[in-house]
Amino acid sequence: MSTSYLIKNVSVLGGTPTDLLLEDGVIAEGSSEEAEVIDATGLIALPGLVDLHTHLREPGREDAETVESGTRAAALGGFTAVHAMANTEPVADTAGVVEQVWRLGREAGYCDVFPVGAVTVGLQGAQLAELGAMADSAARVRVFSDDGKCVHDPVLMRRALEYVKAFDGVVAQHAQEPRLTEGAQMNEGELSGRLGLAGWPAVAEEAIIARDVLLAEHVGSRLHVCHLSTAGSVEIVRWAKARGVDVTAEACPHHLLLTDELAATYDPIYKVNPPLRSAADVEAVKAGLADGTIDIVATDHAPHPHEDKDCEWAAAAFGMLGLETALSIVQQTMVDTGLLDWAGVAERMSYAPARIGRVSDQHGRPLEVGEPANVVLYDPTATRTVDPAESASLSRNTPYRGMELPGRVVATFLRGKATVLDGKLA
Ligand SMILES: NC(=O)N[C@@H](CC(=O)O)C(=O)O
Ligand SMILES: [Zn+2]
Ligand SMILES: [Zn+2]
Repeated sequence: MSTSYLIKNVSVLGGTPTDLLLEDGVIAEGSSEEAEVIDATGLIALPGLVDLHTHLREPGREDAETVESGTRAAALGGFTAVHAMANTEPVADTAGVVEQVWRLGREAGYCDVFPVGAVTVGLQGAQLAELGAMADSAARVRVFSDDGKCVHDPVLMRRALEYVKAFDGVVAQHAQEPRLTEGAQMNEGELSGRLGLAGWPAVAEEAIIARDVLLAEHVGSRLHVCHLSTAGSVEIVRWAKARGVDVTAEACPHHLLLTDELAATYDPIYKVNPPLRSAADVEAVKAGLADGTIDIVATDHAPHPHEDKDCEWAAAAFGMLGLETALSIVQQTMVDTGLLDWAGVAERMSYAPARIGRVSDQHGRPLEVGEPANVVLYDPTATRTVDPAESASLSRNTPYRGMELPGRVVATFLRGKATVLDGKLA
């Protein structure tokens, strides 16, 4: 028989303290003699977090991350489900590869892994991948993305949007106009000129989002915008939603906190796609996340081994770790600032990503009797100093190293089984 847990005096979504019994994989009624008691006084219970945008790197770059190491990091960050991006080697563009990733997730057992399928064969942007075969596979793919690359060809984008309607899928676009970002290294602005780094202009993101919301409207399909990073992008999504377009958008923790000023260090730890933007963009993204224009927070956890990061800026890879720090950054930027309450965090980091990824039969459920026991216990009063060496990831590229962050994930439960206890892997 599996262990059951009686979580005492826990504040569900920041509300009045109560007890939660986790038994047989679900949230159960009443109390139990056999249950292991956890004193959760001062702790908040949130539904297990769901990440719609994670890079697990397996197959192909197991030096950077594996499904096992990445899902360990996810569990430590409070996640019970992650969507694994398709830019692996080989690319996740067939039923075979997505089933492999899905199976590796099941075997590791730290959190559910839902593979994202590539939109185009090999992420080459030339030919649609076998979207239907991936949707019908054991992995039941519903999210399709060429993330890392933009689906640039409007005809292919239109076809993908039309195709995924058959199985209620969504196309998650990495919005980057390739010609406007050739050789781009950082946010285009006064600073990029001063630093002598090629600029990545806001319009390169905004032009694709504007095109895609119009395409989604035209074909009556569902569009998701990955890692939105500019004030203009927030305005376009706000406009599209007001028009009734079926569009959702995500923001990453680093775009809620860090600005392009950090590029002045020339430390590639701050090199990411889309780039860190201006302070005004950060404020607009936070406001958009607060008012619901931006639906979710997604980590874009992008592990890279040190040889791809410990080099000069222009040669370094784009991307930063995110799974183990996401909830702390959201607390610091959104909760401690009064922009969101804990119910708002649950919506943006669990309920809404589960709905967008079409996994809300199992994830992103309210913490009520009878629901799957996917739960995270979080101490918002704790603080910790980020030490990359302590990460469960195989990579070390966190931009928060040495920073003191609020909050600590104390425990994570996946279907009632502890994956994290006392802040450590169970
Ligand atoms: N975000 C990044 O800077 N890098 C991602 C790709 C991506 O999300 O576009 C990666 O795969 O490393
Ligand atoms: Zn991307
Ligand atoms: Zn990504």
